[in-house]
Amino acid sequence: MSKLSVDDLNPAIRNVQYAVRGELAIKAEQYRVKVQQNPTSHGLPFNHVISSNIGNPQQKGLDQPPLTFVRQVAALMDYRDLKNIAPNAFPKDVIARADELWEEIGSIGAYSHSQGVPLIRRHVAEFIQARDGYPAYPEHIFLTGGASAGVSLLISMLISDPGKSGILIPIPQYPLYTATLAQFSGAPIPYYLDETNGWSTSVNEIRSLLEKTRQEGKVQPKALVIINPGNPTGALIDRNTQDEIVHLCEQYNLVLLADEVYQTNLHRPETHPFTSFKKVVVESGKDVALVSFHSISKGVFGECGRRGGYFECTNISDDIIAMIYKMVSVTLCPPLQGQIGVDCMVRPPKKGEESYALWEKETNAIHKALAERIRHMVAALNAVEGVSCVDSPGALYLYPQIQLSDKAIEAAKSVGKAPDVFYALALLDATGICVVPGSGFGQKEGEHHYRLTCLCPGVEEYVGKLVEFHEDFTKKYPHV
Ligand SMILES: Cc1ncc(COP(=O)(O)O)c(C=O)c1O
Repeated sequence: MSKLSVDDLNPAIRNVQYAVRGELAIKAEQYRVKVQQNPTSHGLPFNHVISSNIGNPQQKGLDQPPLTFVRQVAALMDYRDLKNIAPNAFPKDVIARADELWEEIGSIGAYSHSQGVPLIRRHVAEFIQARDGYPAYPEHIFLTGGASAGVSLLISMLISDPGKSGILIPIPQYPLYTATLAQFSGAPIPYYLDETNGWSTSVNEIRSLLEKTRQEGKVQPKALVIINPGNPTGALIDRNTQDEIVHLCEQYNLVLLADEVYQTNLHRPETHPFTSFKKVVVESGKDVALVSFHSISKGVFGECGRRGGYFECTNISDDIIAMIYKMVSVTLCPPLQGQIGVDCMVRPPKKGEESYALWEKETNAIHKALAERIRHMVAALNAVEGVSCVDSPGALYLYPQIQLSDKAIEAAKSVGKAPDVFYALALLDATGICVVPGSGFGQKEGEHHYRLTCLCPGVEEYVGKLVEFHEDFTKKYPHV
């Protein structure tokens, strides 16, 4: 063994935490292997592990199928000869799409432009323009290997003074943000979302924090992160609040980082539509610097293993765009299949095209299943004493709050665990259901939550187990 030790590494790496793939996920994986290797003699009180911990729609055991159109285009791009070998296997519009992309890209085994294939960026700009009603420019768009790559790059670039450059992040938040800030020694400035008001964003709270930070003079706020629709809350920010957020960013000279990867995961679009921050910034007429992130990982796409996404820069100067370009060129280019996935996302089949009917059927079925599951889960969880769950109009998650007794908290302490981790581990041990404890996303002192996804099939049985477990746990550790 070499003498290389953890102490020899960049100390910032030791501070990085990412609960979504943490202790619970590792234990769940061990259980999965145990059941698989000993199907009749595993000795566990369940026969399968339910992965409710991660927004990974096509994960084995979950039931979101890939969209046929995407896979057909991808297949033709991967293996060009298929077009001749199996000419009847592909609809005409798929062949035309693959031909067009091939004409521009050639073999997907080659590096592309570091900012992403120009034609695909043009299609992204057209998609944004059609969505918002305002122009978008391919030069301001960067294709990425998933939204995470873009978020990480932008955060790393904004930390001009390690330890002192501050970024406002929502709590609860998707831990990419705390992890990236830890990695690049940025200072998180957490603002709390209001659970009593549907996990809403309070601009007054953010303003007070900014004033406090200013008075203390230790940290300089540089950017504000908004996750809309929210992870883990599933909340959607209303238009009025969006306007106020943009105003605040102008007032305090903050870069707005808008994580909009769940923009098409809307469970009640009639009452809770999505409005992009790009649209809000343009309509405000304010010169607020905005970077908006989108991805093929979520929505009806769920192609998260393909690693595709993009970010759009608005009101960002050309010299900064040039710096971003320099940085993305260091890693050469985003994965080509991810870029092709982005093209399919921003240019789905149109009415009248051969693939349209199947596309519509597949996407409607996914939206319907997610909305129905959310409805069922919220109702079942809210019927349990000691559990309250905000109904979520967007994204892929619920974030119920659980009341834990002093006895449960003491029992957790006695084994050196946070109470919500203790609860989630007990849930996994008893039922095989893997959730993520709230401490991985952040919560107010003394509160306990967990996040679960709405991606698991067999929702009645699964939520029934959650409810039964909570009741048993409360009997074991009663409130006095
Ligand atoms: C809010 C949010 N942003 C970004 C990501 C990462 O997305 P990607 O797979 O595109 O990197 C996720 C993944 O769960 C997420 O929930």
